[in-house]
Amino acid sequence: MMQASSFCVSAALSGAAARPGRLASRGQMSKSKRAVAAQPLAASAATEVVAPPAPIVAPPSRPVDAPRRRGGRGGGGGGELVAWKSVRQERWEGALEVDGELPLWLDGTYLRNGPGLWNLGDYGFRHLFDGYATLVRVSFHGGRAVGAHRQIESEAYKAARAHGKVCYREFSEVPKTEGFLSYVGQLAALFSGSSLTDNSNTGVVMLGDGRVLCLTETIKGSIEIDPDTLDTVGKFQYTDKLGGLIHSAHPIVTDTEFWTLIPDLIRPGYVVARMDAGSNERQFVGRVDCRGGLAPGWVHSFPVTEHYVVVPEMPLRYCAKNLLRAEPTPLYKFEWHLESGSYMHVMCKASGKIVASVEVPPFVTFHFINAYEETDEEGRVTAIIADCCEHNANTAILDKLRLHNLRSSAGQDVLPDARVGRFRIPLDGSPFGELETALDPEEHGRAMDMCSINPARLGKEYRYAYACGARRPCNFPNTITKVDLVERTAKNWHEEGSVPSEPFFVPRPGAVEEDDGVVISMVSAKDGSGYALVVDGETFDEIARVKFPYGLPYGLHCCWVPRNRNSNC
Ligand SMILES: CC1=C(/C=C/C(C)=C/C=C/C(C)=C/C=C/C=C(C)/C=C/C=O)C(C)(C)CCC1
Ligand SMILES: [Fe+2]
Repeated sequence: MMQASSFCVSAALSGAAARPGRLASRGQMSKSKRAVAAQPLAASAATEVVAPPAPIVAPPSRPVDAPRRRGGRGGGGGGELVAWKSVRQERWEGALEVDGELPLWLDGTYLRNGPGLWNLGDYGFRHLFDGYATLVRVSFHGGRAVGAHRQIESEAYKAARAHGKVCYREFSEVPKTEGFLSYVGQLAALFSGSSLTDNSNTGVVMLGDGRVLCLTETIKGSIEIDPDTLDTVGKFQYTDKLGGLIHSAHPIVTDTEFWTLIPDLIRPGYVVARMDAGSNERQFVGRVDCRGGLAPGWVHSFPVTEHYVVVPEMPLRYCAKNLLRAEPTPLYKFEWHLESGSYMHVMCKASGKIVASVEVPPFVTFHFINAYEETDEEGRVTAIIADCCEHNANTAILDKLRLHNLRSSAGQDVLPDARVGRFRIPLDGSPFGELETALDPEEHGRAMDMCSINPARLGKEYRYAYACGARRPCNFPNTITKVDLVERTAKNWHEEGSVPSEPFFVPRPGAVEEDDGVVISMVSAKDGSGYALVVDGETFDEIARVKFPYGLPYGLHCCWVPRNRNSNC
């Protein structure tokens, strides 16, 4: 059982009122509007502005340290890794100590989403993906940084807090009361969507109109948040009639549009839809019918090129039976159907027509990195190149991400291998596509996931990808890596015992070179501290650490919100 001894966690548990804490000596509040400028910095390690009802989180087994100025190289050190522990912050904001020099052009908010809360009272969740959505932000301005941390107020989270139990179907958790419902009742609740979670713990994106959305696999789990206060603004209502219960957790978002995939579980296939910036109405673009299996393959993400949408169909397929089960199966809501084949489909963005549908070698991927069009000397598009973090057609990673495994197998080399998988999808009517390894996986320690690129290269030929890799032995990706897809090499950052999350590339305004910018990753350090790491996008040298006064739980995906995000609306 975990123990609360720090203000950080104990205040959150007891609902203590806000009280001022120590300010980091070198940190100062930014003057930007998103730094909650008017408020004096109530910068305690855990300022619970809104007192919570009955605590739902078991305190960590070892204290998460109270603020410290010199606790190791990150803030709040002196304990043990916090990555896989619940750190509940209903509302925290404070100035952060900066070690190193932040570029003055870095002016905006780095925002990370993820499942940072895995306990309800004494009950501990099983899987990394089950945790309640947790936002952490660092706002940069004038070489200084302010941090904030907050839970997303989804219906699932509010109900769990009110009732002290899981009330909606999460990734591996199912409400216990459902056992009392008849099979037909459960089926109805599932297919009406009423029993599905809206716990938007996966992605976070800024739409072209400046609104910021948190996302997960359920459509109802699209939640708008305020990147300044981290307030939950409310459910993002799609005003169209496209329906569907689940979608790709990673839409493709640009300044002008939003592309999404909606799997059809009844008539196996995918609907491709787009939405204009400023609108809530998705428009049907086209449909892909699955070529194999009784259900569509899982589409956690998908890539686009300038003119095409690429729809992957992998043999890890949704399974209606598993969606209904009370206890998790080895592959959770999915099943592996090697015999059903693996396919890549290409749809023209303008017409919605399928221009290629090829069979490819088996693959397992959650995250596509990018895609682009290959052209011949006359400029005709001959093929689509699509890159992804590919798990060697092995689903074992899903099991490795059980919290028990993450907490118990540190130091053992149990992380399954992954690589940059490069698909070549010919557009000449050939029935087969290729899947190759883009660079020697040893370059990045045979791990590869949680990727980002320079957003200016989206859908275009590109050279660099940033991702989490590994320094073996390890049970989870423990490096950040910069992959050069032309030289087929990688540069790696690593600190023993630390868990970095998705490295996110922020381009320097006015940059010409693809890697001119910085890469930001949140690190949960071995000594229990937490910090945002800022590295140079080109050299991959560390520039600065921005230290939180307490340890941070692991998080998944992030986005960048420039300071003037609403200026052109
Ligand atoms: C799939 C259904 C559901 C929920 C699914 C959820 C919440 C999926 C989340 C998936 C994530 C976060 C995948 C991330 C992968 C990261 C990897 C492989 C990292 C590796 C190492 O770095 C329900 C909503 C429960 C029900 C409908 C179906
Ligand atoms: Fe993801």
